[in-house]
Amino acid sequence: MSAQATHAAGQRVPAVHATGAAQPLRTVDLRAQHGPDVTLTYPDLHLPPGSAVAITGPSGTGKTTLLHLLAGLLRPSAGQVWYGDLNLAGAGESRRDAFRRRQVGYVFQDFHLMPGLSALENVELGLRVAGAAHPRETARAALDAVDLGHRLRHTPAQLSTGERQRVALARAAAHRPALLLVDEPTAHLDPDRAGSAVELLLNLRAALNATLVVVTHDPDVAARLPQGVHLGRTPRAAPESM
Ligand SMILES: Nc1ncnc2c1ncn2[C@@H]1O[C@H](COP(=O)(O)OP(=O)(O)OP(=O)(O)O)[C@@H](O)[C@H]1O
Repeated sequence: MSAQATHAAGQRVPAVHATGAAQPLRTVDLRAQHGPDVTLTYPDLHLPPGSAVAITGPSGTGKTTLLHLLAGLLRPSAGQVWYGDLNLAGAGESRRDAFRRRQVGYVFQDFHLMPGLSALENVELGLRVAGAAHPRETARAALDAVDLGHRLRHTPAQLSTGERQRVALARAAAHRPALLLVDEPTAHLDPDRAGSAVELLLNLRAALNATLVVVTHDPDVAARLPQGVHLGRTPRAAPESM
């Protein structure tokens, strides 16, 4: 797949704390097991810091599971996930927790916002979990960066779908993660809003110099990212240019 987008780096993503130099993300012979019947196997990935890749493939081929593996939310049944010299598959729970809190920004397909909290409180909560020094101010700046400075006090139910997604993105990006993992960013959006959502993702990735991994069914989204990995039913297709 080819990249057509050139990205202007957004300047407004706030600094939280230094997390060290970004590291490459690699997988080796990765497999995941869901119960006795589902074994998912993956092509090896090698994502240098700042790279951006679309994960595509038919339903059920393991795209969301791959994001969970890369985030350290799920342990593989075999193989390794390396972030620099940290092997997530072999790391203890506290090390994986620290990795997730500091290095990972994850945007769930259904956003997973707390319904009783305002936009500001949702982002602030994420920053508190990440151990940020000035969570209120940083959350405000992160919401400004996604053009939601005028919706700080709204709860998720009072926001449009696109706005909810931008709150989720602000929450994922506010602590300046090295990895931005995004599940189906355009699933709930019309084509115009889908284009804006991808633009925002690319701008955030450039501003953070983060590695961006996007799971998508949408060929237009995949075409906007510089690299692509297509997951097929067995045998798996080899990744392009990796
Ligand atoms: N927690 C789980 N328990 C049991 N099976 C699971 C679990 N999570 C996923 N699976 C199964 O693993 C396979 C891959 O699921 P996954 O959600 O990763 O695929 P996907 O490619 O993201 O699918 P979709 O495009 O439909 O979202 C599916 O067969 C799914 O039913």
